Amino acid sequence: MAPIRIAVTGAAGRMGRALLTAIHETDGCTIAGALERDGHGDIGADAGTLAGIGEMGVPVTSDALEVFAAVDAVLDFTAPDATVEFADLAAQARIVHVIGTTGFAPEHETRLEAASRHATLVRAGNMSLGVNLLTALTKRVAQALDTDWDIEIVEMHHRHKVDAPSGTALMLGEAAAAGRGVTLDDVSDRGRDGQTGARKTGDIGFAALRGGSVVGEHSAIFAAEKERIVLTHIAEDRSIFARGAVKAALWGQGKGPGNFDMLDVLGLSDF
Ligand SMILES: NC(=O)C1=CN([C@@H]2O[C@H](COP(=O)(O)OP(=O)(O)OC[C@H]3O[C@@H](n4cnc5c(N)ncnc54)[C@H](OP(=O)(O)O)[C@@H]3O)[C@@H](O)[C@H]2O)C=CC1
Ligand SMILES: O=C(O)C1=N[C@H](C(=O)O)C[C@H](O)C1
Repeated sequence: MAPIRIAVTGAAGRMGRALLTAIHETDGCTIAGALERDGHGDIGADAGTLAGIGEMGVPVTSDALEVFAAVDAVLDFTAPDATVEFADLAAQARIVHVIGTTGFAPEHETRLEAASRHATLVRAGNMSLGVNLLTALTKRVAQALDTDWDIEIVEMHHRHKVDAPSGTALMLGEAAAAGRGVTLDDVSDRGRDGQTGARKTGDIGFAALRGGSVVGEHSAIFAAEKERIVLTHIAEDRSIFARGAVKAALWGQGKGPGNFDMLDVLGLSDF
């Protein structure tokens, strides 16, 4: 069978390079395109050389239209404004668009929903197996406990991260809210500062730490009188996200248009 042709957007970024490596290391797929925006210093560079895996004969280009027309799937870990444009191209080309980008606003969500009528979108704020299992566990624990247990989501990332709370923290918050049978927007408490007043029963709190080179650490904390449950995931290397994204690209082949997530890919939807 011919290998699945996969392109990477933001190819020179932290995740872009990890994604190129993961495609190269996975049987049944091949690096078929690498994108950066016009004027980027790495346009014309070889994608394999950029990722440190040896020359692949695939130059980095800014011609997204041409790349999307020539591949079966695109792995996209860039920024919300870029991702919605890429989703439109994926819809035109009717291909699989694996979206790892985080920090979307409601207007981005509307654009992605529209694109999913023609593209196969697989989206998750975290593509690692460990975090997706953690979200399933968080939902189950929240389901089992009442509001005597306060829920807090704490995350830490490297100093370059531009959005907060992280996409993963929001996934965990959504899972906890779903477990409790409430809507996250109604109970979410972000960014406490100053005279906040006492914690409201039933709230789900978020705290974001930034510093150094931390790849990603997340805890869902359930705190009651005199006891606490802490569910934690520690990402040690970006390859865990990249491997999940490649798995999603392969899983999405032949699925048809729609909105999917990593729980679908990993078969954890009913866990
Ligand atoms: N879901 C998951 O499992 C994970 C998600 N992420 C998410 O992935 C995203 C990227 O993270 P990371 O790799 O660390 O970030 P980087 O800044 O290292 O890389 C982002 C890349 O995207 C490019 N880019 C940004 N904006 C645009 C645009 N408008 N058009 C074209 N290219 C653009 C950047 O180019 P330029 O330098 O020119 O801006 C850069 O090459 C973040 O949203 C992050 O939260 C990260 C890890 C795991
Ligand atoms: O920006 C990052 O680095 C990461 N972003 C994702 C998020 O927002 O949760 C996933 C991972 O934690 C790394």
